Amino acid sequence: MDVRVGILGAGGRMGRTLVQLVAESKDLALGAATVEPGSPWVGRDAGELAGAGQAGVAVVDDPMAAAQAADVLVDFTLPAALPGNLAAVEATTTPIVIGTTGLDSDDVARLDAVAARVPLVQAANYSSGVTLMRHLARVAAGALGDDYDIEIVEAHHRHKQDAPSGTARALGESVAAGRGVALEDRAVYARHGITGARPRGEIGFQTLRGGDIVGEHTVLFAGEGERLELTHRASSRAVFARGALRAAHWVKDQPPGRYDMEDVLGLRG
Ligand SMILES: NC(=O)C1=CN([C@@H]2O[C@H](COP(=O)(O)OP(=O)(O)OC[C@H]3O[C@@H](n4cnc5c(N)ncnc54)[C@H](O)[C@@H]3O)[C@@H](O)[C@H]2O)C=CC1
Ligand SMILES: O=C(O)C1=N[C@H](C(=O)O)C[C@H](O)C1
Repeated sequence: MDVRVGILGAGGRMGRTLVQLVAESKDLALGAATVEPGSPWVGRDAGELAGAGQAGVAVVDDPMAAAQAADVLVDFTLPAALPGNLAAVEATTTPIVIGTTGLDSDDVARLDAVAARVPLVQAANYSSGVTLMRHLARVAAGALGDDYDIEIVEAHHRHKQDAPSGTARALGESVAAGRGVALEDRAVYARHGITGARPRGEIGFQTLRGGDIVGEHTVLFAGEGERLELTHRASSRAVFARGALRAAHWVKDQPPGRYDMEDVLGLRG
């Protein structure tokens, strides 16, 4: 029997891509689709919203209704929608995959609390390439040490709401872990004017925004006489959507807990 997937944020760039991929899938079926409250799409067909033909599922604006109609939820909305989405899965214990970025410390505390009752995957980037890149960046940071200056450079489309990207922040966590330091003690998010020489140990972030760039990330290790760069370039949102649907398949069979894409791909350990 097909796994019924509920897409939260079905009207967005990622949401529409997810609805299209579910429509093409052999073992997934669309169980539910939500849009923001007040959207003119409420009550209309979710497949039509995504340009994927008729899905036979009416769009709703209530995450609780979606959680009741699905075996697993996939959330690509905006941070303001997270508390309502988490309240719904806490009440129903429906497993959930969360892709929304720009989360703050209160949101992270909410994820941890809900994961005590609900199987939950959260990742800033569902591509296999970035999941592996995080691992490589952690190893490189540990091996190269403080003699190499780390800068994380990311580029995204002009519509993106959060900066730096969730992936850049996650890569920052990876290199900080590799060095055995706390990211919040080393991160520098902007430079302007007479900054002085670069202090040893900084982890710098550079953000570019423009056009239709899907998502690009580089971790730069700059030493004396050489530099190493790890780069990932996404050319299609389908790579994130396929990863999120793989996570959805995986998490529906897991016990309650907080997981990330390394768990889904079996890279842990
Ligand atoms: N983890 C990953 O692999 C990836 C994460 N993202 C993140 O996913 C999020 C969405 O990205 P996009 O689709 O590009 O943005 P978008 O702005 O196109 O889509 C977000 C959608 O959520 C809707 N929304 C807002 N509040 C809602 C609510 N209460 N209920 C239902 N829908 C609601 C908005 O109306 C909008 O249609 C962003 O935070 C982005 O950074 C994006 C791509 C990959
Ligand atoms: O908003 C986006 O588009 C993306 N957001 C994610 C992030 O913030 O890292 C992942 C991807 O790069 C696309």
